[in-house]
Amino acid sequence: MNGRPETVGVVRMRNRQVDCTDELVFIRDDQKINDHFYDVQTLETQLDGGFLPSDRGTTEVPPFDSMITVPFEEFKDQILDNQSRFIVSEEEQIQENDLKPTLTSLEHVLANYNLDEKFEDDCFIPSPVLKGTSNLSFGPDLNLILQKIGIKYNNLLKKHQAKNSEAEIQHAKFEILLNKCLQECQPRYEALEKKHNECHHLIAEIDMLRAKCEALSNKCLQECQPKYEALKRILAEETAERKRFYNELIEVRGNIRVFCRCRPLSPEETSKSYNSVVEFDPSKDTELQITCADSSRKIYKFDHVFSPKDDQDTVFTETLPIVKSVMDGFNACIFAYGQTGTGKTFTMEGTPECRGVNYRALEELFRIMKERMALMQYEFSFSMLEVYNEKIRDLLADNSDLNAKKLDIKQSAEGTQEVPGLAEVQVRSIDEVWEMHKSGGRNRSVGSTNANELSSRSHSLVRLMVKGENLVTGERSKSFLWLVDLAGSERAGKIEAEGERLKESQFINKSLSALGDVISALASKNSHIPYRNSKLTHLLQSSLGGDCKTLMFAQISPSLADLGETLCTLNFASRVRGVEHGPARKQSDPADNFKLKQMVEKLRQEEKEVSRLNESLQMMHIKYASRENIFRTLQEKIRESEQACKNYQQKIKDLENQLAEEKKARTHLTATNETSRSFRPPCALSKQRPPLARITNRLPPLAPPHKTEKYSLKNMENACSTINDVTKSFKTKHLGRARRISLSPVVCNISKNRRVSIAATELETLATLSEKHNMNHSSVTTKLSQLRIPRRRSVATFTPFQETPKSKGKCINSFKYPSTSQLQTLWKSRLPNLPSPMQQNHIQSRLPNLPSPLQQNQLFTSGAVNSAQHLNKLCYSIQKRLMLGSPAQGRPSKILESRFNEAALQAKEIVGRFGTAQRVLMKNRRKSIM
Ligand SMILES: Nc1ncnc2c1ncn2[C@@H]1O[C@H](COP(=O)(O)OP(=O)(O)OP(=O)(O)O)[C@@H](O)[C@H]1O
Repeated sequence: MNGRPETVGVVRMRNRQVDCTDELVFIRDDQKINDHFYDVQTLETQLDGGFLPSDRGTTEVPPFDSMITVPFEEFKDQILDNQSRFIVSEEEQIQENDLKPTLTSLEHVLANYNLDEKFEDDCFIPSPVLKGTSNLSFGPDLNLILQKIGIKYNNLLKKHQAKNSEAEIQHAKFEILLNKCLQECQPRYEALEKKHNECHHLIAEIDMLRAKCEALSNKCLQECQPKYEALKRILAEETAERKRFYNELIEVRGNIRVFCRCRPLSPEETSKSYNSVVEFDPSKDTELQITCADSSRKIYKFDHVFSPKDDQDTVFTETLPIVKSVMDGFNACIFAYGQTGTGKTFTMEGTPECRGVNYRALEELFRIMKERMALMQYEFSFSMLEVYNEKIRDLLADNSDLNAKKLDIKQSAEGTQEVPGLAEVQVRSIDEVWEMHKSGGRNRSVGSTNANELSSRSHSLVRLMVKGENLVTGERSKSFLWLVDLAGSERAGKIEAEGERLKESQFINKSLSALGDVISALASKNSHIPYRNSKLTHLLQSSLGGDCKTLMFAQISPSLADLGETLCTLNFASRVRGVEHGPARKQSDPADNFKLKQMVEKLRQEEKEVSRLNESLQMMHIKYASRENIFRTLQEKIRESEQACKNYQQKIKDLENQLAEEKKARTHLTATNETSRSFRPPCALSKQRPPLARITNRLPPLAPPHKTEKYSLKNMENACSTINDVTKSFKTKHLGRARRISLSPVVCNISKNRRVSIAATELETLATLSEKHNMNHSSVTTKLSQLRIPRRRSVATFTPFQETPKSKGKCINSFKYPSTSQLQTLWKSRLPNLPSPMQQNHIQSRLPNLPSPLQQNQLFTSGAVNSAQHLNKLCYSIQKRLMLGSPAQGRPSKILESRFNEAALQAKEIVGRFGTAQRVLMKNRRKSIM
C-alpha cells in the first residue's frame, strides 16, 4: 500500500478522476503550488473550520504538506469542481516518508490545538481521522501520535465524563436546592397568590366603583347641566344688567369727564419760595380755588379734583369705571393735558414705585379678563405711537429705518380712524404689555427744557384693542382704549426754546390749539368740528366727539410762577367739561355688524312677506264672510224646506186619518149593501185582485170635491211632466177596446203598447170618452174646465221617476227606488241656481240615504215585500184620497154626477168599487177606467 491508509480509503486524483471509497479525501499536489494553495484556501474557507490549522493557507506552506483531509461526501461537489487543480500522477504513491512531514504537522496541530478548550466550548467530537485510529496502520510515529491522541482523547473523555458526573451532581444539588427553595417559597407564593387574588377583587371593586362614579357623575351632569345652563344664563343676564347700570352711571356722570390734578411744589419751587396759588377744600373734592395775582379768587369745578396729597391709587380709583367700560365694549380715551412739567407723564405712566394710569389700567383689564374667563373670551392687541412735529411715528417699530413707510390716518368703513401699517402686537399678560410699553417709551421723543429736564416733546398715544366674545350668547365686541400723554403746552419764551426745541414747541402748541378749537366747536355745538386741523385731533376724533367715554386730566402746577398757564389749563378744562357728549355707544365687531345688517335685511323681507300674508288673510276673511252669508242663506232655505216637508208629513197624517174614517164609513155602507159587501177591489197587486165576476156594479157614494186647493202645481213640479205626459198620451192615443185597469198607487210607466195601469183622473177619463164618443172639443173643454186640477196634481205626487229601459214592463215588485243621481238631478232642477259646489255638497248631504240596488232587491224579495205592499197600500190610499176626497164629507161631486148623467157614461156599467174608486165596464166593450 506504500504507506497509504487503505482502510480509511484514499481518494486519489488520477487522471482527473475521483476515486472515492470513504469519506476521507487525501489530496496531494506537489506540482502546482499556487493552484494548490489557492484550492486549499478555497477549501479551507468552504470547510469552515475543518482540520486544517489556522496557519495553513499561507504561501509558506511547502508543497508536500499540502495534504488535506475532507469528508468527501460533504464536499464532493467542491472537490469535483476543483479536481482539475489537483493534478496527481497515476504512478505516484504516498510514501511513508512523505507522510512524515504530515505527521509532524498533525502533531503540531494536536499540540497547538487546545482540545480542552474545544471540548468545553464546542463539545468536541473526535474527527473521522481519529475515529479509525485503532485500525489505522500508520508508521510508528504516526501510531505513536495516534496513541497519544487516543490517550489524550481518553483523558479528555474521562474528564468529560467526570465533568458530566460533576454536572449531574451539580444538577442534583441544584434540584435539591430548587426543591428547598420551592418548599420555602411555596407559602410565600401562595400568600402572594392570595394577595394577588385580593388585588384582583379590589381591582374589580375599584372598576365597579369607578363605573358607579361615572354613572353618578353622568347623572349629576345631566341633572346639573340644565341648572348650570340656567345659572349661566342668569349670570349673563346679570352681567348685561350690571353693564347697563354701570354705563348708565357713567352716562349720568357724563361721557366727558374732567379731573383736575395739581402736583406738589417741586423742591426747586420751594427753594425759590414760590407760594401755592391753588387751594383745596377737603370737603369738596370737585372744587378748587385759584388765588390770582390781584388776590381775586377763582373757583373751578370739575368732576374730581386731586390735590398734591392724592396719590396714584386715589387717582386710579376714580379712573377705574371708564377703564372697566372698555371690557364691556365701549371705547374709552384717557388723556392728560397741561403745562410742561405739571405731571402729565407722572399721572399717565408714573414711576416704577408709583405706577400711573397706564399700567394700572392695563393691569385691571387683564384682571377682568381672568375674572370673566368662564363667560367671556378676550383678545388684546397693543399699539403705541407718537405724534411728533405733526408726524405719526410707530413706537413699536424700528424707527432707525429711514425708508420706513410714512404713517397716516385713514377712516375705516366703520367710521373710526385707523393708522394703516401701525404695529399691533397681541399681548397676553401685563408683563408682556408693560415690556412693550417700556420699549415704546424708550423710542419716544423727549428732550430737556428749562421747565422739565425730561420733557415730552411729542404726544404719546397708547392704544389697546380689546376683542371680546361672550361664550354664552356668542356676542362679540371690539373696543379701544386710548391712553394719551400729551406734550406740554408751553411758552416758547418762558422755556427759552430755540432751534429744534422751538420748532417742537410750535408744533406742540399748534396741535394743542387745534385740540382747543375742537373742544370749543364741540362745546358750542358747531356743525363743523375741525378734527383734521392736526394729527392729534384727527386721531382722537372718535374719542372726543364720537361714541366714546372720555376722561381728561387737567394737570396744573400750584406755583405762583405758573399761574398764567394754570389759568389757561383750567379754562380749557372747563370748556372741555362743558362739551355735551352724547351717550356712548357699545361697539360691536364689524363682522357682527355685517351679520346684523343681513338680519335687518332679512327682517325687512319677512315683514314684507307678513304684510302680504296679512292682506291675503284679510281677503280670505272677506271671502269667508261672504261665503258664510251664502251658507246661512242656504241653511235658511233648507230649514224652510224642512218645515215644508214637515207640513207635508202632517198633511199626510191628516189624510191617513181621514182615510181611516172613510174606511169606517165604507164598512157602514157595505153593511147595507149585500153585493158590495162581497166586493173587494184590488189593493195593489193584480194577483191579489178578486175575480171579475165578484165585482159588483155598485157605485160607492162619491166623495165631495177636495179642499186641498193649496197643493198647487207650482209646489208639485215633481209630477208635472208625468201628468202632462200621461194626459197627452191619453189625448193623443186611441185607447182601443176597454181593458182591465189595475189600481196601483205607483204608476210605473204608462206604456203605449202594454197594459196601462194608471191612477185615472177625470181628465183622462173625459179625454178618453171624448175620443171614444166623438165628443166635440168644446164640450170636452167645458168638462175639463170644471175639473179640479189640484187633485190630479196630488195624484201626480206619487208618480214614480222615469222608468229605466231595464225596468220597463216589470211588475210592482220590481219597483226600484230612484237612484241618488236621479234625486240629485231632481234637486238640481228644483234649485237651478245653486251658488257654488259647496252649497250643492251641503244639499247633497241632506239627501236621503237611499238603499243600494242590492239592498233594494233584498227589500223586495224578502220579508220586506210586505212592507212594500203596505207602503203601496198607503200610497194608494193617499192617492185615492187626494183624487176623490173624503167620503166622510158625504157630498157627492156634482161634476161626477153630471158626468154620470151623460149618455156616454150611461153606456157603461159599474162593475165594482172600492171606497170611492170605481170599476166600470162598458156595456158593449169591457174597459176599466177610474
Ligand atoms: N403728583 C405728583 N407727585 C409727585 N411728583 C410729581 C407729581 N406730578 C409730577 N411730579 C413730578 O414732576 C416732575 C415733572 O413731571 P412730568 O414729567 O410728569 O411732567 P410732564 O407734564 O409730563 O412734563 P412734559 O410735558 O414736559 O413731559 C416729575 O419729576 C414728576 O416726578
